[in-house]
Amino acid sequence: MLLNPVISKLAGKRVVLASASPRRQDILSNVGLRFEVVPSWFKETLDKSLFSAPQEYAVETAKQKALEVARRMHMKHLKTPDIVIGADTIVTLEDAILEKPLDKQDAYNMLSRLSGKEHSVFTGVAIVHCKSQEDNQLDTDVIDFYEETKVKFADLSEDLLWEYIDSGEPMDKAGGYGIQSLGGMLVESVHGDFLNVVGFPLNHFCKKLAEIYYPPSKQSIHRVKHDSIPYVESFEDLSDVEKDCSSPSKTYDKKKAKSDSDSNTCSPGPSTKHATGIQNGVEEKPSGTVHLPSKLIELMDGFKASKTLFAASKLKVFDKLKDKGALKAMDIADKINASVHGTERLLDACVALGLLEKTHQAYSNTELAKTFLVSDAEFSVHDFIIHSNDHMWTHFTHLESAVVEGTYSHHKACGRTAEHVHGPEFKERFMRVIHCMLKITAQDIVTAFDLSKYGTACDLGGCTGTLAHELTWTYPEMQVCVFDLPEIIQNVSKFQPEKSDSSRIIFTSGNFLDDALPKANLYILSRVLHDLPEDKLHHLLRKVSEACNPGISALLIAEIVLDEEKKEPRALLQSISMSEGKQRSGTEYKKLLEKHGFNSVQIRYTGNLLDAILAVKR
Ligand SMILES: O=c1[nH]cc([C@@H]2O[C@H](COP(=O)(O)OP(=O)(O)OP(=O)(O)O)[C@@H](O)[C@H]2O)c(=O)[nH]1
Repeated sequence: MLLNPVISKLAGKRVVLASASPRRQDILSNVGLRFEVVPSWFKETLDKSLFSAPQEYAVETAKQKALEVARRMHMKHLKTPDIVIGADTIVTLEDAILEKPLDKQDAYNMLSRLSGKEHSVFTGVAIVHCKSQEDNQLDTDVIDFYEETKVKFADLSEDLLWEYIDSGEPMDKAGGYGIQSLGGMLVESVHGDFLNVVGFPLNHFCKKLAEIYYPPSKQSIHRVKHDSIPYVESFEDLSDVEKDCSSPSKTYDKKKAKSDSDSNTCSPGPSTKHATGIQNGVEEKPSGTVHLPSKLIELMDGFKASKTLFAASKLKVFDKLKDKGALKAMDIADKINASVHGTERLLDACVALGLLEKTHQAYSNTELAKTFLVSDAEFSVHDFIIHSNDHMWTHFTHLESAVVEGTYSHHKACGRTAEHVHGPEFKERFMRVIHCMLKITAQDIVTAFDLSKYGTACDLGGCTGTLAHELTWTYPEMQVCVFDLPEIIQNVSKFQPEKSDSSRIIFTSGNFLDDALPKANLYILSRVLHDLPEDKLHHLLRKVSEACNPGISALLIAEIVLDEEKKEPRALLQSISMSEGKQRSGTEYKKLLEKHGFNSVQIRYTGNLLDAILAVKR
């Protein structure tokens, strides 16, 4: 894609979108940006009277949203992102700032004020570059800007207004309308960037990226067209510029960015992207040919990227590069016993995916590979990847027949018998996968709530004790019992961390479905409930509930919690290959737990592999 170079500058960086807005997520993923979504907890309550112009309020809110996420992620070790993007959209009419309506009446007040008039939509955006310093302080560079689009509403009749409000669409949208959906029917004209109204000024964002990553130099200045996103020719030349300025913090001129932001005016001239025909995500070119949306291309190609990662992991490419500096393809091919030609292709694909770096024809691990892909790294997900390659991959290749026949794809894939599932090889692999998954998520789970008042905990199905270790590190008074099947408990020794005081952890053999539960104030069920069929699920929750004393004990659950609309792809893709159990939304977990007497249920979305639920009997 012509514009891809500027977005691809972010490949290999940990980019976080600090926004819960599904529209912002769509706009950015549609152009191929890879990012994590960590919604900001910043409350949009800045005092508007302190700002001399409404756009300054939007920019400051965007900045605070992004900084809150950067700081929160930094606090949780390992998770400092490279870049956090925050945004805030407001509507202004005369001197008033309109945000999301509080209720239907508020939506009515907003829309009736907008009827028949032109208003402005401002989106403030903050791009925060983060760096963890040696003393573990967080260093941030903020680049912010805003975009203005003018929107004129048709005269709206009362009936139309109420019909629209009753559709429910206005409630989560600035100014009470969604121009991309039903709200488009209220709009007579748009002057400026259409996507800015939807929630994210993509064009201006790309220009900012180009300024950051391709600052004009003597060689390139004549080729960069400043009033548009740089042409692809300019990027070819710019790889030279990059050598002088590999880190964005070196190239970013804070003062210049500030003055740009201050002097920013609305986008030049009336451009009506609305009229260029973006329909159902398919942009019609003037010639009438249709552009295949990048989201679809990504979906069609996604398996190739996964399989590239799997093959490189399976062939231990990242291990061979560990502590070696950069190696040529020929040397790596030799180390992994593979053809030079095939190895070179694999390595180049890994570079494109941000897993490896290539300089002067030699390859080395990126930070991401060093931290997560080298098999003996502290936070390695190598075993998880191998499991995905050797097993999940097979499940998914049987997906269509499993769907047609209504069977479970993993039974279908392996023709599994009980011995197979319970055999030693399966158990050992299962333990490695759970161990590596929990190493990454344990800290987020045990700190999602303040658990310091619980003196004793029992992790039911606690496997290798990863959560138990995190609990004892975090809560110095806590004693933890890890309760699991005998064949698991007898294998846990090889998974214990070297430098750990395990005197407060005991491993106890038992079956949580059949045996009496050890006594504890805090019971933990991590990745258990989603896997159980209904009868066993209720049986287990009944037992835990009976073991919990009202006001004293609690149940901590670690699971993927589906969003209420059940649209979050990661969780849905997980459930599609599942066994008899199912993934649940927050409301479904609440109902389930309330049925078993837990009348206070709190949910924390961690932004990590698993979310946390704390259920208490009052
Ligand atoms: O035509 C449209 N106008 C606006 C929107 C959506 O409105 C919201 C604006 O709210 P805000 O900027 O505060 O963002 P949030 O949704 O609260 O998410 P954050 O987590 O980023 O605070 C935004 O979602 C726009 O997309 C629209 O859809 N159409």
